[in-house]
Amino acid sequence: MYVVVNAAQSVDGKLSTRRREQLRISGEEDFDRVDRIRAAADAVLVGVGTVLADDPHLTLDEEARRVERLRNGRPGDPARVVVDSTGRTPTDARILDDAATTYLLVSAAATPERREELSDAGAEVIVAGEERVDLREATDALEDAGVGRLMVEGGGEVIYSCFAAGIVDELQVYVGSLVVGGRDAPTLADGEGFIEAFPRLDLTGIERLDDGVVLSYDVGERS
Ligand SMILES: NC(=O)C1=CN([C@@H]2O[C@H](COP(=O)(O)OP(=O)(O)OC[C@H]3O[C@@H](n4cnc5c(N)ncnc54)[C@H](O)[C@@H]3O)[C@@H](O)[C@H]2O)C=CC1
Ligand SMILES: Nc1nc(O)c(N)c(N[C@@H]2O[C@H](COP(=O)(O)O)[C@@H](O)[C@H]2O)n1
Repeated sequence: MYVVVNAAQSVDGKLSTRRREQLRISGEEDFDRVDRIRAAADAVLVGVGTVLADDPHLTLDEEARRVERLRNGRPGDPARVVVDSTGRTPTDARILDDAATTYLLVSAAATPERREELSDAGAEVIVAGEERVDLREATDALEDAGVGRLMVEGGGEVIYSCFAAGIVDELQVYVGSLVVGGRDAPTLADGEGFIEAFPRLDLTGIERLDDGVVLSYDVGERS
């Protein structure tokens, strides 16, 4: 499976405010770029923290759906995926509507009753891991379900875990021209943080979009 992480951050590395409210960092040109990455993916993944904060839909806008998906011979929207150990995704979340398939990656910590409720709400529930979701096992299961290219949209906890699991091939970061600040505001990579063997990146592109810049990287070995 090929995994591309995309996120928008302030110049000080924040994905949103300390209140974890959705923050518009990208401009129109960047949202078009995000749509193109979504369109090229078989599935778009976020953490349950993002679902609870933003209630995202994770579908394509009409233009991207028409141009990109049909061009790739794959009409419709990519599947949606939530990393959600205990199954906290609300059953009325927008991500569980019938616009596209939605996989909920839970761990053994999600009770059978909760798994059934989520399944009744339309989710394809995949169990991987004991406490937290085991991302390697979960992405293997997604690959078995036909996901060859996965886009990870955040948030900071899940992006860190994807790097820690060694499953990221490519990173694209839009750096918007604003400062958010706040020691408790989510950043591009939260979690425990690395203290050795840091993921090393090869800078492959710099592009000015709107009033910000897109930085593109291939992900190398940890060292
Ligand atoms: N600017 C941007 O591009 C984006 C911003 N955001 C923002 O990020 C914030 C949400 O980010 P976070 O709070 O970091 O939540 P998150 O979306 O990264 O979800 C983290 C949660 O997922 C669950 N989880 C289960 N297994 C896990 C594992 N193996 N690794 C990590 N998490 C696991 C845990 O409950 C954990 O608390 C919101 O404020 C949202 O607006 C989110 C996506 C993109
Ligand atoms: N690329 C990007 N730029 C921003 O400024 C953002 N705030 C985000 N947030 C992400 O987009 C999701 C919303 O998706 P829908 O519009 O509901 O499809 C949100 O949940 C974050 O993952 N991204």
